[in-house]
Amino acid sequence: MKQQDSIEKAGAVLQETIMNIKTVQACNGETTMTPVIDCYSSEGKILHNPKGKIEFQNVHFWYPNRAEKKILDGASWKADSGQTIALVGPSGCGKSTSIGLLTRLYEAQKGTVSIDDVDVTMLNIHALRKMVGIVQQEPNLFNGTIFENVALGDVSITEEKVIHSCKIANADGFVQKLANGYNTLIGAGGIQLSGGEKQRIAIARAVVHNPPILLLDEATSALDAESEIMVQTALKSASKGRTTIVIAHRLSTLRDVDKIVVLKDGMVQEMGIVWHGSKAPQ
Ligand SMILES: Nc1ncnc2c1ncn2[C@@H]1O[C@H](COP(=O)(O)OP(=O)(O)OP(=O)(O)O)[C@@H](O)[C@H]1O
Repeated sequence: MKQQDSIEKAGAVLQETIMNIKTVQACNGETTMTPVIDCYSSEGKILHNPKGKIEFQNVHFWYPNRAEKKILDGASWKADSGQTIALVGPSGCGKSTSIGLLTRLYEAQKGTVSIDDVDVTMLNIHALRKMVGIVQQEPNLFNGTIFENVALGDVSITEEKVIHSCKIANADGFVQKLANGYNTLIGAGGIQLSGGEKQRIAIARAVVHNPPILLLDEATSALDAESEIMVQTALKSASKGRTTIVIAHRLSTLRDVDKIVVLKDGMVQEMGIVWHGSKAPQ
């Protein structure tokens, strides 16, 4: 695969991502444009050596095309650096929207969303997105090699880094067994791979920049039980040393979290610390 092809494909994926940011499907089926955030802006603060502490303080948010419905209505919660937090609550309570606010797909009308005590709206958007690795239900893979799908055309990503992140994602084993290893073409949408393999490539992509924050939005929801176990193992190692926000419906996904935040009616209804030890915390 020529480098030019690789860059073009990565460009197509980036373009699609930018369109996802700019275009929002309204719930009434119409497509509306959100206020556009310039993804290439050099403005804003860059955090050096970010720790990944996350805090939502009295956050109010509604979609401008649906102002009558407050999605978040004074939500406050925080995740300390390195903690794993589960965001749970009924369908439509604003879990994915919260992730969108953290990555600045949207901006809160009131209240603050911060990373390391800096309001995300003050951060350089490009640096912010690099601080956050995201794994979603449907991995967004393209018809390129495994290497290209993990590195996404970033020339600073070496083969060594790709292999390292595939090891973290429990993917190196199956990749090494493919005829052309990391140079294997995976077909449109990763059609040559199983659901669990695709998701492990998506995890490798999410950690390749070694981000301090990992967001898992229904990352195992579409998998069968066997693949789920393998992907869970991958996610556990990927979340080591990172602040991780998990959105999931399955209880099995919540086993390893440190704290559960329950969202309802736009607010945090309950918050619980999960105790993993043999002795109750004092
Ligand atoms: N772009 C949008 N414009 C208008 N309303 C939206 C938009 N995106 C989401 N919504 C609405 O905002 C509410 C919260 O959506 P969100 O996806 O954050 O919920 P969720 O808790 O993640 O739900 P689920 O568990 O079903 O994934 C829903 O009522 C949804 O219909």
